[in-house]
Amino acid sequence: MVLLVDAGNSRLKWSELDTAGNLSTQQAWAYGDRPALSAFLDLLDAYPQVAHITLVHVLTHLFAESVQVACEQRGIHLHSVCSVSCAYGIVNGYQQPSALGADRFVGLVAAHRLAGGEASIVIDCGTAITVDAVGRDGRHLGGLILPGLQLSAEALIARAQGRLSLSFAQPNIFADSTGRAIGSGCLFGLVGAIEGICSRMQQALPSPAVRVLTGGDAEYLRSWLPGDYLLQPDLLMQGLAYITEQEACTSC
Ligand SMILES: Nc1ncnc2c1ncn2[C@@H]1O[C@H](COP(=O)(O)OP(=O)(O)OP(=O)(O)O)[C@@H](O)[C@H]1O
Ligand SMILES: CC(C)(CO)[C@@H](O)C(=O)NCCC(=O)O
Ligand SMILES: [K+]
Repeated sequence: MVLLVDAGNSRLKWSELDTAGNLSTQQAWAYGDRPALSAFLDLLDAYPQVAHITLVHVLTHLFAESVQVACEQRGIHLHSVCSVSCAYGIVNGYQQPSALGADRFVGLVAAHRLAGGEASIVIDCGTAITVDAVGRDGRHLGGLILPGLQLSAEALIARAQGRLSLSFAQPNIFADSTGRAIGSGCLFGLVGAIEGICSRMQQALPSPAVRVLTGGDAEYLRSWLPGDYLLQPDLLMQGLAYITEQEACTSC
C-alpha cells in the first residue's frame, strides 16, 4: 500500500493506494491551530506499517525537510512531487516551471487524463482558488490564483476589527443580515469569478474544455455554478496515484 498525501494551506488530505491501483476514500484533517507538520506526524503514527508515501505540498522548505527526516527515521520511502517543465503528460506553462504550485501541477496531470484527449480547465477551490487551463496536447496555458471562499470572508472580517459576522447558511442575493450579506457576497462573487474566468479561458481555446472542480469548497460552489462542472473532490489523489504508478514503472 502507498499512502498518497496532499498537504495544503488549511488541510491535510490522504488516500491509500493498494497494489491493484484502487484508491480509498479521501480523508482530511484541518490543521486548525496546530502546525501542518504535527498533523503529518500524526498521520505517520496512524499508519505505522506504511513503507511508501507520495506527497504533494505547498508548504515551506522547513516542512519538506522535517517530513524527509521523519520518513527516513521510519524507513519510509518518500516521493515529494515538484512542478517541473515537462512530465506525466503535462508541459508546464510557467516561465519558471518550479514556481507553479506542486498541487496545481498534480491537478493538471489528473485533469488531463480525466479529459481523455479533450482540453480541460481545473478549478481547485481550497484556501486559494486556482484556475488552470490545459490544451488537448497536455500543454498548460497558465492560470490564475484568487483568495478562496473562507479566506475572502475572513480577510474582510479581520480588517473590520471584529465588527462584522459571517454566515454561509441559506445564501441569498438579497441578504437580510450582515453575516449573510458577507457569506453570500463572497459566495456569489466567487461563483461569478469562476464562471467568468472559465468562459474567458474557453474563448481562448480552440476546442471545448472539460471543467474539473476540486478542493474543499468544490461541492458547495458547484451547487451554485450554472453549467457543466465535473466534480472530483479527490482529483489530486488521482494525480498522485498516476504519478506513483509512473515512478514505479520507471524504477523497475
Ligand atoms: N471540515 C472542514 N474543515 C475545514 N475546512 C473545510 C472543511 N470542509 C470544507 N472546508 C473548506 O475547505 C477549504 C479548504 O480546502 P482545501 O482543503 O482543498 O484547501 P487546502 O488544500 O488546504 O488549500 P490550498 O490548496 O489553497 O493550499 C476551506 O476554505 C473550507 O471552507
Ligand atoms: C496557490 C496555492 C496556494 C494553491 O494551493 C499553491 O498552488 C501555491 O502556493 N502556489 C505557488 C504559487 C503559484 O502557483 O504561482
Ligand atoms: K489544494
